[in-house]
Amino acid sequence: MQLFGMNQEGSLDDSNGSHDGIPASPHEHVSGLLADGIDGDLVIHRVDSAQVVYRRQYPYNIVKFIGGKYLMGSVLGEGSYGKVKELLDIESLCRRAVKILKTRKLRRIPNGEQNVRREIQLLKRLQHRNIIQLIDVVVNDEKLKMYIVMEYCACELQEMLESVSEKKFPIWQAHGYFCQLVDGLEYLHSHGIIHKDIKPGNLLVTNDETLKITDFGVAEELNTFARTDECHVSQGTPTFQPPEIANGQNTFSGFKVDIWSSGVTLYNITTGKYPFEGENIYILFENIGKGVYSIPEGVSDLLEDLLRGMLTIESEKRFSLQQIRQHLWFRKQHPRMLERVMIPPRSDAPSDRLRSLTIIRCLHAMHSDEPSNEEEDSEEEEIATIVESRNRIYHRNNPISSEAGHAELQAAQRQSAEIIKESEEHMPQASSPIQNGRSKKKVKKSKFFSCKTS
Ligand SMILES: Nc1ncnc2c1ncn2[C@@H]1O[C@H](COP(=O)(O)OP(=O)(O)OP(=O)(O)O)[C@@H](O)[C@H]1O
Repeated sequence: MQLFGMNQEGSLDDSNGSHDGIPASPHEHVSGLLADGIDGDLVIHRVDSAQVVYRRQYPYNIVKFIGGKYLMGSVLGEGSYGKVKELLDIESLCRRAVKILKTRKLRRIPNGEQNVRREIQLLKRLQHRNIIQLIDVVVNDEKLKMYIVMEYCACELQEMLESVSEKKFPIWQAHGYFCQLVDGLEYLHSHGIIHKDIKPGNLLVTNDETLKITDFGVAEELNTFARTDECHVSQGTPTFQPPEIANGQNTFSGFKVDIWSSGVTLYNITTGKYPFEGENIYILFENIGKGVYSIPEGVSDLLEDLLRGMLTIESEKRFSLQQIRQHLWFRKQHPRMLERVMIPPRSDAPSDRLRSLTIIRCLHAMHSDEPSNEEEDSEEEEIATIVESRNRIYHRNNPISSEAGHAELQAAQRQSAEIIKESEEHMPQASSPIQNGRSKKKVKKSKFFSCKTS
């Protein structure tokens, strides 16, 4: 069968033999009036169907939905398990974040699937203002992807620390975060959950300065009938690990692991330093194991006392959460002497000081003639794609169309217009989910199932 060299987005390849491995094809002269009304002598390049190379054409305006009601925005960050992107819940108009996990990638990470499963199970049960809230889990069986929808946070504490030269917060600000960390930990421990990886990188803040403990990938839930908080495994971040783990003890108190790493976190956010360091993990663990550290100059006596209580080498003598709560530094009202460390703008949008909704950019791209600036993730296939610009690309690349091509073009134009009209109708109405009016023809459908947590 002979074809025009038309690519996946509907554009005709310039098949003079110079592009994308399409070999030179025989030319055929055709005279007469063509479908697009261009008259004259024409050359049609014929390409064998086996030789057609499909490729994506960018930029084009795309809008992605997951689970039928979440509109996907830009990438917020990336962890070892996958990307985290911004979402807009079309029904509630709430801003969300989604962790995108690929089953195949998870299988390559030691304990990857197991950790994710445990994290979801744990998060489902938890509801506290200082613990990240799981909103929804969407699974796409066809694409072997899982979408973990969470409440949206503006920034990680780690990112805020890195945005200032001293790498620390003013005491009053650090105190505010620390008190919230203790509240969150108390809730977790009361539910028999050990986080095991407390550190500034796993503490998120919302725009209203609420701290959220996140990343339960290595957390452990104690057996309901367990009489102690004894644990055997720890996979947390080395710098924040206590001496009992650094020294390779087989069993240790889970609660006290979280107290120690919260102590290292408090040390870090108030001084900009770490109590233990090492050129490699062996030296680091040797230093932690010895438990010898110094308190930097400028730290108040009260704070030093609290830090020493939390960083006590013997876990039995280490402060408990109750002791921390009763400590004078914890209970003190710290004067606001220094300026707050603000949430910095994102590195990919330095002029956007308020970290505004990235979905606006997608919506703008969707409704305007401008091609989207959003770089398409080649690995991340779209769930629903609106190929508005397909028509423009088609026009640009197809000065000559066959009748079939012309019909396809008209269909694509009708389709785009309908989808855009429909989106406009449904978008502002929280009660009218966009998927209700969506026809199967218009949006590439995927097999989803979604399990709500609430
Ligand atoms: N709920 C959220 N709201 C906003 N941004 C988030 C949210 N969760 C994660 N992020 C961003 O996404 C990034 C990646 O998060 P993720 O939890 O996947 O990995 P991580 O904790 O940084 O690393 P790892 O998974 O390797 O321990 C974070 O650094 C953070 O900036």
